[in-house]
Amino acid sequence: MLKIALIAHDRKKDEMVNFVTAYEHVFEGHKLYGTGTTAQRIMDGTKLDVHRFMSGPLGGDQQIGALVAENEMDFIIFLRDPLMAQPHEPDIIALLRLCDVQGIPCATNVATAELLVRALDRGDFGWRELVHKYKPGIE
Ligand SMILES: O=C(CO)COP(=O)(O)O
Repeated sequence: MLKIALIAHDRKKDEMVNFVTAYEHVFEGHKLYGTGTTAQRIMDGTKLDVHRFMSGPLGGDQQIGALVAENEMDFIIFLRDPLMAQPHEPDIIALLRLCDVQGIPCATNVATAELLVRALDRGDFGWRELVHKYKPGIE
């Protein structure tokens, strides 16, 4: 069971809910986290349970970033809106930077997300189980 973060900007939320619905059978085997509004939308639209952090502009990206910094988060789907400025742009950049620091798979569009979720379903994320096995973690 991996830890997966799901984040979507407002104009990408419908796409996120549709995507998670399509792959609900894959996501249900994992522990899900999300920024406040995205997590709520996914819970309203599916049977999945998603741990809700703060909304993105209020610090949710940073809360998820903290788990990435600890090498606790295994996979991130972050459907950013590339055509609209966000008040918390520095938080968004910081989260993506931390994914690169730790080498965490992070999909920022649904085409990449689909490839990675299919890889997850095939068992290609087994190396993350090893990371957790050899690293004392937090719950
Ligand atoms: O702003 C976000 C990510 O940067 C998403 O936050 P919400 O899911 O609360 O809308």
